[in-house]
Amino acid sequence: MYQFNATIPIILASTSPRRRELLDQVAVPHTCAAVSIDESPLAEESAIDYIGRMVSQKAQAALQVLPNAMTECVVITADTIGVLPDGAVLQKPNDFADACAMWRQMSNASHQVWTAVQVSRMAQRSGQWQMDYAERTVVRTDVKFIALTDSMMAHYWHTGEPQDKAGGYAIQGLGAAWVKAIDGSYSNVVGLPLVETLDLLSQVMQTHQ
Ligand SMILES: Cc1cn([C@H]2C[C@H](O)[C@@H](COP(=O)(O)OP(=O)(O)OP(=O)(O)O)O2)c(=O)[nH]c1=O
Repeated sequence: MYQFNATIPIILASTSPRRRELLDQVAVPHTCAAVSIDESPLAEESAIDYIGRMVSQKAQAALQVLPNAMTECVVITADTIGVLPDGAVLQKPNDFADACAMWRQMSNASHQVWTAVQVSRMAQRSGQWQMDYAERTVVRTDVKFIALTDSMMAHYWHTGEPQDKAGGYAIQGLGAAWVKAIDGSYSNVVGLPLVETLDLLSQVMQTHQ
């Protein structure tokens, strides 16, 4: 088990209840701050460039919402995407047709789920929050789906679960019925790879002590 320096607050800059629950599961004390950024990919942007840019921009956005009452803290940001064998990125589906287009490519096949995590050391000087130091990683998990039928897709969409999930499914929810196998980190698929996040927290907390 890691032991964290309790004098430095940990802030999860995320609106995802899954990420909060995962940190709670391994007893990392933290508070949450909501950040909002434009998650549209740039033209010709690769999956790795996109996901790195997302966690970096979420950390920059967090600088604007950190509380004045503290002088230093550690901020966790994360972003999860699905990636098809041809490199195509699967985000949250826009609508049912978009979800079906993704699911047809995932049916009876394997895709990957990538989560990027950035842990940033922030300090407030002269009333301004600044990033002093950051470490980042990207974790990949292989996920194999069963063959999906049109009626399975229609039924799942109407449960409301796929709408806010990358790739349009939740392995921790009803979507588990579609997952034949995974190879790699389970928590990474849910939205925060715990082993790697604990490792980054440990590194960033030890630096600059
Ligand atoms: C593949 C998969 C994704 N997801 C979720 C994790 C993420 O919350 C979401 C991907 O969207 P993200 O943009 O990574 O995260 P978010 O918008 O939910 O939260 P924030 O940006 O504020 O941190 O998909 C699951 O919950 N289960 C799964 O099996």
